[in-house]
Amino acid sequence: MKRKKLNQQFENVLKSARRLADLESATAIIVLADVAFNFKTMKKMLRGIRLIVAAEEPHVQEAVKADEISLISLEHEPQTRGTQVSQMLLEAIADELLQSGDVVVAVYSSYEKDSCDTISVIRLAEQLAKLTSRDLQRLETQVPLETLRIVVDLACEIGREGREGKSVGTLFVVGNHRKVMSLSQEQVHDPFRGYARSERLIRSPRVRESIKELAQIDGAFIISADGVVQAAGRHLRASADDIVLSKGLGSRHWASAEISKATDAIAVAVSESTGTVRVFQDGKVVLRIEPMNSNMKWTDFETEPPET
Ligand SMILES: Nc1ncnc2c1ncn2[C@@H]1O[C@H](COP(=O)(O)OP(=O)(O)OP(=O)(O)O)[C@@H](O)[C@H]1O
Repeated sequence: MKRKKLNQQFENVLKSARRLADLESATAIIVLADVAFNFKTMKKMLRGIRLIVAAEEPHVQEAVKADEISLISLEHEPQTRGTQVSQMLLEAIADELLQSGDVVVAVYSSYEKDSCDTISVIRLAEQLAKLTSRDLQRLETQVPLETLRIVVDLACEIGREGREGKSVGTLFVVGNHRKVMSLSQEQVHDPFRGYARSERLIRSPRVRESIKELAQIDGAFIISADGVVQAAGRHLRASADDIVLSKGLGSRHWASAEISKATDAIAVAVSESTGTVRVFQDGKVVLRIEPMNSNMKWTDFETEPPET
């Protein structure tokens, strides 16, 4: 199998990562590889610490397996680097390659195509929830962070808990609600119709409880940027070109991608089959959250990370 040689810069980055891992008592170095490198050489360079490689491309995954290195297979879907990094950490925990109390050194590429140029020290316990929060903060959207957080929390709870022992999938479309309403139609009788604004505020725990109860109905919840349920049970009929989604995602996820491409809204889909929550913006998955056992603890980031 053809391999890309590690260039001098990459070797220097790996050596620095190795030193950093010692200083931080990290349990592993996790490399996000876009290219089939010689992973055996990489392992030799990092001797004394566990190497884990995360890869999205099937041929890179094959190379990692052939070199007998622990592999995290990432979903093949268009997503930001930040989303990929949080995804690889969550999957490493899910596969029991890492534990939530571990410190890891992550190596990935922010700028270079055939190399790695970025090192992060990540304390998993503190960072997992923050990564999610930060990713939400980074979405350049008119939708206030507070509204997004409430919807994402609610979506995660629905994905995790389901209803009466049954898994439940649902869809929220947040922001740009007039346009979203014009690109959708009533699919089932709207249970929120006729209620006063104060009875439709997602800030209210009672309203969130009703949403959980109603999540099983067909169609989408339409939420305005200020956090008011505008309608439920809407069938979205936006269409958009150039959407690429991973295999296995069906009509709910396509509808989410399309409405987020056709409008400035953010779509938040909960998969009925897996409980996974995906956040869509401009036709792409910008955040993916696997169902976890506990609630997320939101923490504000005071500094903005560099753009990826
Ligand atoms: N255009 C749409 N607008 C609103 N809701 C939709 C739309 N298309 C599908 N849905 C909702 O998605 C539900 C399930 O669709 P499907 O199983 O094809 O989705 P999926 O993407 O595979 O998601 P899941 O992982 O939850 O099965 C439908 O019952 C419906 O409630």
